Amino acid sequence: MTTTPASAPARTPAGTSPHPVLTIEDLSIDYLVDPVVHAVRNVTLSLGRGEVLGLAGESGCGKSTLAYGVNRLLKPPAVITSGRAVFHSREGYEIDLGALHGEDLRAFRWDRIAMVFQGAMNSLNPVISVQAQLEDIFTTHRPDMGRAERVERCGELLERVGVDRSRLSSFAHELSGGMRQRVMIAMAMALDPQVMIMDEPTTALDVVVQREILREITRLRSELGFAVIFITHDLPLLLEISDRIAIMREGEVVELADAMTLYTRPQHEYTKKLLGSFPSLTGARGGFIRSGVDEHVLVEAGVDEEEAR
Ligand SMILES: Nc1ncnc2c1ncn2[C@@H]1O[C@H](COP(=O)(O)OP(=O)(O)OP(=O)(O)O)[C@@H](O)[C@H]1O
Repeated sequence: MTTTPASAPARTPAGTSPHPVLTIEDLSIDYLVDPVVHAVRNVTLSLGRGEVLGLAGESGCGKSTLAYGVNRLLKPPAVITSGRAVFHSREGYEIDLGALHGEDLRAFRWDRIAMVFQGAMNSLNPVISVQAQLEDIFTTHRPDMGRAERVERCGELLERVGVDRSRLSSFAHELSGGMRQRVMIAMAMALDPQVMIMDEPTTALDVVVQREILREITRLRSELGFAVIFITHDLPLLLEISDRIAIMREGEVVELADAMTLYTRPQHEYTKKLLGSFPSLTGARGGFIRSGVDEHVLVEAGVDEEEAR
């Protein structure tokens, strides 16, 4: 895997974005079991418009709970014990996600913030064609759209994610895992959301397919301008695709920095440990240096190449 850290589009203090599309303020989430699990603890971060924010940390550190909390998808015994998430619209108004209910919340989820889950490819309905599932989104959320336009949009969506539109008539079992995941991404993009939350969207796929899909996501992000919160325990992958990376540990964000800074100048012991757990990043003459960053980049970042190795 080639690993080249993305460069952050704007240089601002690590926790903030000049033009946020989403801000998370002091968010805490508990699971009310015995003993209580403090899954997310006082998390504050913002997602810039069009930014890819990586969220990394070992299994159980609270990444999914945070994502579910932001998108109001938590179920008991989970409770939000403090804080809030605020969406900033293109038009300049703010929506407190905690204040949305019922139909407003459902509409918001597809329209503004879409989510692609871990293993989402298995959540396609097996007895309905891809076209029917895509059309369903438009029928529900864009009731004024005529049938011809709906069908055209479905074809466009598939092509956008690199699937031939002839696949519209396919059923889930007729598609490869990679194709199914692409269809799920197409569904998430259907209503042109401004934020995509992707929770391990490619983990179940083989490395080659994973890379293709990631390339597709970054291309689409540049084309369409949505922001992405990308969740994974795969730090090398995040270094490659993210503008900034937040490191979570035991429910807290312990470090948040742009990708290059996080790689070259990790501050927190846990980040260093995490970086150290990927031999391709830190091993002798690691793949990272070989394949991605040339010396100039390291020099610009103020890093001794030997030190980086
Ligand atoms: N329904 C639940 N009831 C009780 N505890 C839960 C529940 N769901 C998650 N937890 C706990 O909350 C903590 C955070 O879990 P979460 O799934 O958010 O972590 P994660 O970082 O996304 O992990 P993974 O990478 O394995 O998906 C863990 O300690 C987990 O055991």
